Amino acid sequence: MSNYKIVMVRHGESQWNQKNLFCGWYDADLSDKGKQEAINAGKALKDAGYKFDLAYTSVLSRAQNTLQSILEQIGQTEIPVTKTWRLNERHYGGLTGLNKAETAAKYGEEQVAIWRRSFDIPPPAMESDHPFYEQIVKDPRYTDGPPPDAFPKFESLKLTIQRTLPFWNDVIVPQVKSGKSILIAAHGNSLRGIVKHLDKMSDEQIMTLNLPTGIPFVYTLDKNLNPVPNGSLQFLGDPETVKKAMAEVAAQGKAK
Ligand SMILES: O=C(O)[C@H](O)COP(=O)(O)O
Repeated sequence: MSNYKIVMVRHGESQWNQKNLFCGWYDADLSDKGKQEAINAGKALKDAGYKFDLAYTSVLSRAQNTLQSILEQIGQTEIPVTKTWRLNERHYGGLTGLNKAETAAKYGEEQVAIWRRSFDIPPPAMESDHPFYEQIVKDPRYTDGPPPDAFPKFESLKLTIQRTLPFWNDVIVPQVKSGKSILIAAHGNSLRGIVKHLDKMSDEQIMTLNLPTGIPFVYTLDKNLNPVPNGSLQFLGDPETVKKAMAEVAAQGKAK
């Protein structure tokens, strides 16, 4: 029995990443830089010889457009793509649309770090008078879920994992185990949830993980879907570039 490989990638920089705004379930598209990151991700996967049988993404444009660019670069635009809200970015609640640096200046960098990276402390709720509440809650892309009575107003990473992991376990895992080559194009925090699960990271350890935009990473898993030695978070990019990009994500929460 050979090992399984699965490729994951956070979407390219979004227009709200570029403006340093909390984005969550707001449907921001890719910035020009993000579009190029997506193309570069596809080229890196092509150069590394990757081919996929199935792809999974969220219902948000930034992830879907990243996936589309990758599939175009590797010449696989015909493979089945499954789009699910369960791979969405974490819902940033009442922080949605706020500038991260300004929020850090107002509430303190520690509080913003808790909201962004803690395991079970959620951001404030998105109430019905929030500027983006109607646009998000009534978006037809959520017709298939989550159910209206369970539509999130905020998500901690724990709550994000609670809706992402069932999809991972029930839909993706059986395909991996059947030998399918899979690509997931999703978001910083839905992917942090999958990484936490695969690497059995503690609630403290996951606080330190910041995923860069647009750089694919590979997991090599054994028959029980545990990462093999050195099989976790293998980025398709030079280590210095990856390290710098991770630091830039972390720094978004610093007060200017
Ligand atoms: O939703 C957002 O704001 C970003 O895509 C992820 O934000 P974070 O890196 O602050 O969690």
